[in-house]
Amino acid sequence: MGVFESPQFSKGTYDVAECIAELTEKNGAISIIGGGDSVSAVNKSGLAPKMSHISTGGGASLELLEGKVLPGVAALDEKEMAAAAFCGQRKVPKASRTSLRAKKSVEDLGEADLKGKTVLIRCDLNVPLNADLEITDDTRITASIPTIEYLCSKGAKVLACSHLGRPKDGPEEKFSLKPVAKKMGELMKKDIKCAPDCKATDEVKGMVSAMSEGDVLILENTRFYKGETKNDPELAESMASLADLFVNDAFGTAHRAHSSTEGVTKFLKPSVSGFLLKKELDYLKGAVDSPVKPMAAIVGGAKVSTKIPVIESMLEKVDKVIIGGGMVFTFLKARGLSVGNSLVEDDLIPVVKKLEEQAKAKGVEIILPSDIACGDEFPAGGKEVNYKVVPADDIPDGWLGLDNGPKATEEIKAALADCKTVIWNGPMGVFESPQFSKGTYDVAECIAELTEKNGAISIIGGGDSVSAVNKSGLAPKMSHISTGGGASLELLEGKVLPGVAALDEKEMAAAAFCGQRKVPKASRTSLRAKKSVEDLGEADLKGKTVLIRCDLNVPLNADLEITDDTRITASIPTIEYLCSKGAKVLACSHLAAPRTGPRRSSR
Ligand SMILES: Nc1ncnc2c1ncn2[C@@H]1O[C@H](COP(=O)(O)OP(=O)(O)OP(=O)(O)O)[C@@H](O)[C@H]1O
Ligand SMILES: O=C(O)[C@H](O)COP(=O)(O)O
Repeated sequence: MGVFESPQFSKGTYDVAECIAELTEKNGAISIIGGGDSVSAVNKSGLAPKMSHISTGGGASLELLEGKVLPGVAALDEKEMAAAAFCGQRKVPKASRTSLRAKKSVEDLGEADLKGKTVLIRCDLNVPLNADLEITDDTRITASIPTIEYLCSKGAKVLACSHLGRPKDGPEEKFSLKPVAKKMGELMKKDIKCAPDCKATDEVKGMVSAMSEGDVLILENTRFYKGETKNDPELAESMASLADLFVNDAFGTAHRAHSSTEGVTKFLKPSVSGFLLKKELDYLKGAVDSPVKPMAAIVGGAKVSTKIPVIESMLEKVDKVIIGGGMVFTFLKARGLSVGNSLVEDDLIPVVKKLEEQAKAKGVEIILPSDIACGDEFPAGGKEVNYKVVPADDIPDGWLGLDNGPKATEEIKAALADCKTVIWNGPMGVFESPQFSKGTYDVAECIAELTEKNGAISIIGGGDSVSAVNKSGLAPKMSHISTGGGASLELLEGKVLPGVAALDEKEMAAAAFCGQRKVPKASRTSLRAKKSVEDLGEADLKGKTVLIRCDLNVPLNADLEITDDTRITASIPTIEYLCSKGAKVLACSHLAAPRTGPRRSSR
């Protein structure tokens, strides 16, 4: 308020500081103090701890308040979507670079929070298995490893839990996570056991207490308890009692409010997101919130009752919906056609009829196959069956529709030709059988070509669809391979994913060194996806010379003594991080505003 450095003219400043501190403390006001000298005055008055936030920026905070884009931030690199590292993603849709929910993430937890702690991590380890219980696609396991490895490296004991399939009546060997534990052990080069239960039985408690720092244990299928899908709090409490904190990394199951995704967050603090969950959201939110049009959704597979209701809200976003796989026959039956013994959900026929009317009204094309490859029985375990291709309105009694026919595939290719965004969930047929895999592989090839040649954004989600794309060798050509099938579709619908909503909000990072006390609401929900120093590890930094621009413009008195070192203190964490990773650090800054080159008072 005045030349506060002089005791004669400091009263106005200190009185205002006192008033603001009181407002903050007594009225719950949010107070933000910015600027070298203002901060210095507040520090000197001893009132800093009472303020909500002591910012190292004066003009910068004012320009933010003006709503300006700060050029020093705008010029930084955009964050790459780290899912790319393990998911073969190539292109990043523009909007995904700028929006990100400010959920607390595992990277906000360091060794001090994790060492010696038991961490319950929900992964989506729901991988496809063949009849011999061999894993046919390990994408979801591989994608879960970075977070688990991070936790281990910080000295945590990691309890990974997941569902596998949809067991109906308790434990069944074919739904056991034992093959997953074995596979994860091989991939992580660790001895990873599968506990016999996910609940805190005496045996499981014994296994957990025998764990050492850096160990990983997989809990048995959470869906062996019916309570899991009902979000039973007792089951959640039992699982939570095994651990000190919770990490949700199961993007593929984030659309389910189950005991192991949502319920446990009520019993474990903190509950944070893992790398995979965060990175999938980074990518997909952008792609679906502001899609490059025309946009098509291809919905296939066998989870008819899960996926048909999702299509309704999708009509708002997409221009075309291509129906494939086991979804087709409920649509055909709703059109009054006979479908033989094909997979049908009769309950959903009225839903489908309404959907077709809504699509017509909105001008969204719903594309169904015009010919179908049928078998006289289900080709279980790859068994060869009698085969014929028939028009969609001529499926013989006793036969089952198991794949698209060649005409249907050509029609799909024509429909996709002008699309700039394609989201695919669920195979076009029973692709596990070589007799009924052509429809799926042909569509995969068409999408890969659209991506490569037309620059379309292609997002492939779902355990089996990803498995098909991996098998075809086309994964590297797709824009994004997601570990979520239903979860990606629900994001496309615009739904809030309950597994994400339940996680803790992020505190503002400046708090760590700036004495911040309260977080204004809005700051909890928006965050720019700029690349940050924490995205750089030892591999990027060791031996490198790093130029770091700090704001070391501190107030000095006439003897050139620093009268407030807030900006220096606040710069140290990043410099220390760089040093700890083996970098040589060149820090630069301005100091005051020298007009005529170097002078002694403006070093
Ligand atoms: N016409 C059909 N009749 C019966 N099953 C089919 C048919 N077409 C495809 N399927 C089966 O659908 C299964 C995959 O369906 P699902 O809905 O689980 O897809 P997904 O890609 O795994 O997605 P998500 O991850 O969301 O489950 C495959 O095992 C495949 O054999
Ligand atoms: O495969 C998936 O999409 C996820 O693992 C969720 O499985 P669910 O549809 O059985 O809940």
